[in-house]
Amino acid sequence: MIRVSILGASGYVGGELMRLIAGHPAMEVATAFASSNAGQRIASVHPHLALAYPETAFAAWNPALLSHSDLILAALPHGETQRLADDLLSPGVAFVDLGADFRLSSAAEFERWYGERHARPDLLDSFTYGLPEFFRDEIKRSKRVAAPGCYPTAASLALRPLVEVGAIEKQGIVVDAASGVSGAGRTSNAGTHFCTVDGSYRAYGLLNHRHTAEMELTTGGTVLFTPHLMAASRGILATCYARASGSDDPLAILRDAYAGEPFVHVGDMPPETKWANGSNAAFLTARLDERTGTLVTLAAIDNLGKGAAGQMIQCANLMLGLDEGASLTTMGVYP
Ligand SMILES: NC(=O)C1=CN([C@@H]2O[C@H](COP(=O)(O)OP(=O)(O)OC[C@H]3O[C@@H](n4cnc5c(N)ncnc54)[C@H](OP(=O)(O)O)[C@@H]3O)[C@@H](O)[C@H]2O)C=CC1
Ligand SMILES: CC(=O)N[C@@H](CCC(=O)OP(=O)(O)O)C(=O)O
Repeated sequence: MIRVSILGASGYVGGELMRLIAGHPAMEVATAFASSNAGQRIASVHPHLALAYPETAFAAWNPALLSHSDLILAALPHGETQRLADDLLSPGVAFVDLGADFRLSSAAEFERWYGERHARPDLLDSFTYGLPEFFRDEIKRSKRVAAPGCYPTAASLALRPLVEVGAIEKQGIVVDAASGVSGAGRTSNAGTHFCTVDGSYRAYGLLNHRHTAEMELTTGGTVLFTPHLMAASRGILATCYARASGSDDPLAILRDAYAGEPFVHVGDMPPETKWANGSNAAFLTARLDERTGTLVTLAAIDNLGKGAAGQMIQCANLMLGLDEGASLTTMGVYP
């Protein structure tokens, strides 16, 4: 069995990682690290995992415990993996990071969007961007993967094939995306309080949300991104608009691009977030509006699935030469 250490195991992504690993035929949890929850029983923080982890407790950070690992998965707040890099990046041990620390191509880009200096620019080049649909071969060859989070995954899946064939103009792409509240993590604040979110719908991060950088990276263009918070626990729906370059049928382009992809479904119907909940699936559609010369392309994913833990496991499966879909499902829990 592949022994997996998880950093940030007490968070929402950490819980989803532990759920997926409990059902994985070739992986088991070696150490589940937490911060304020260190010492607590896993089942007390993640009661839905009580049958899978009845006795184990979260460990406090101790790099010596990593010596029991074949794979390290980090789901920590941004900035933490840079700080811990020397302990986390031992040669020979596969490492998948979900924070943004190693996703961008340069320290300058990181500083621009995250407003802080990058502590380990020397390591940026050693990471592969963990979106298997576009970088599968590189991920297979890599020991270090920086997996994209929820908004960039949804937008990139919807847009990149259309950019690649020249069906849309790269400049001035618009992405409107809505996220379930779990996208903000487990620690609640006034902005994610039930009374704030319930029955409401709001935009945030106007003009400067940090995920813009990754959308520009994967499309090679300029992107105006506006995230929204929807009153649901899970899910991301990205609705993306771009000027059409010609009269190509975007649905045919997406179908062609994702033919054979195990986790991407391209269909006629406008996708709903609920279709993807609990799964690693992405549901896409697209239209050309000849009247306005605009192409609209949509993707729905589970922010904790294909947008986080599912993506990390898919990458780890590839890195370790396992079945890419091991422990992952293509079917959402519905309704
Ligand atoms: N939620 C989502 O949908 C997505 C999240 N992400 C990214 O994944 C990461 C984790 O997100 P999420 O699970 O939602 O966050 P949570 O807030 O739910 O969990 C954060 C985790 O990190 C631990 N932690 C907090 N501070 C520290 C620290 N200083 N050192 C070590 N551990 C620490 C927490 O431990 P404890 O609780 O014990 O204090 C907890 O286990 C973030 O970078 C987030 O941006 C990416 C894609 C989607
Ligand atoms: C609803 C909500 O607050 N979502 C978070 C996105 C979380 C995430 O995916 O973060 P990374 O991909 O950067 O790790 C946000 O907008 O910041």
